[in-house]
Amino acid sequence: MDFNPILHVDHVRKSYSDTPVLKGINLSIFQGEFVSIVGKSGCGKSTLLRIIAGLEDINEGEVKVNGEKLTTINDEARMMFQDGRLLPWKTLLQNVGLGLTGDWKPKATYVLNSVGLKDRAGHYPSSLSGGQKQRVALARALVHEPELLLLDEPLGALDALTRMEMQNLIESVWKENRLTAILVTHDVEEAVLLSDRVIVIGEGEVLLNKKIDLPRPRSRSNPTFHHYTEEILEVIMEESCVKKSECKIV
Ligand SMILES: Nc1ncnc2c1ncn2[C@@H]1O[C@H](COP(=O)(O)OP(=O)(O)OP(=O)(O)O)[C@@H](O)[C@H]1O
Repeated sequence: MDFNPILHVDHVRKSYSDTPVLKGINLSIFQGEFVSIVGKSGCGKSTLLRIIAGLEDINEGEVKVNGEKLTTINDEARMMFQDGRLLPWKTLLQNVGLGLTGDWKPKATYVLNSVGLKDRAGHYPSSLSGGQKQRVALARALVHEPELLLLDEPLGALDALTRMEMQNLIESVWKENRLTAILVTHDVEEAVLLSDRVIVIGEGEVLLNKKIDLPRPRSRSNPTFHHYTEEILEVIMEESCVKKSECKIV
């Protein structure tokens, strides 16, 4: 990891109509980092990720990518969504190869193999399980060799075991490809398992920016792991409990 921020979010404010969602977010993300964004439902996590992807306008502040102000789609980034967003009329190979030009098939095949779907290239998305669909969605992001992988709750709809397999896969592709990754998740354990830093957002601001100082691969049964999840949950809970009438763990 070096010390040039690949991404700098500077005093970003965002409102929908007259309702403020982000009220001055400051964040630097460094090359090679894995950073998770957590917080209660509706706090603006996905909005922030879309802003980083260049898919959303902002009201104030700026986003810089490799020192350059972001004014349009972020070409350095690829996004993976919870629902995979595969095209049902295209084969898995064609889905992965979308947007590639020239002799795209060898590259798409290589990346599809790398996510464990070696013999499924000619199949259609309808024949896949939820976990397999997310493998294709991951391959579709990776094939473009992004500097920045943006993960918007990609494992939220998966069963617990498939989710653990996918967490391992995401960690290994992040490492092997030396990516910078930003993960939006509701799952604080998932955030601690995968991240170098966990950012808690609440009330439109960054409430906590926590470095996770644990060797990889991480074990959920490690007492320090538990300590981190407790500390992060406490910040999310406090914000919910103190400032809102209803207390909800996200
Ligand atoms: N396009 C939009 N138009 C109007 N309001 C929006 C729009 N997108 C998001 N919002 C509102 O902005 C707030 C933040 O939404 P966002 O999806 O970023 O939250 P989130 O933290 O990702 O939520 P969740 O964890 O439930 O997915 C919510 O109140 C939401 O209703």
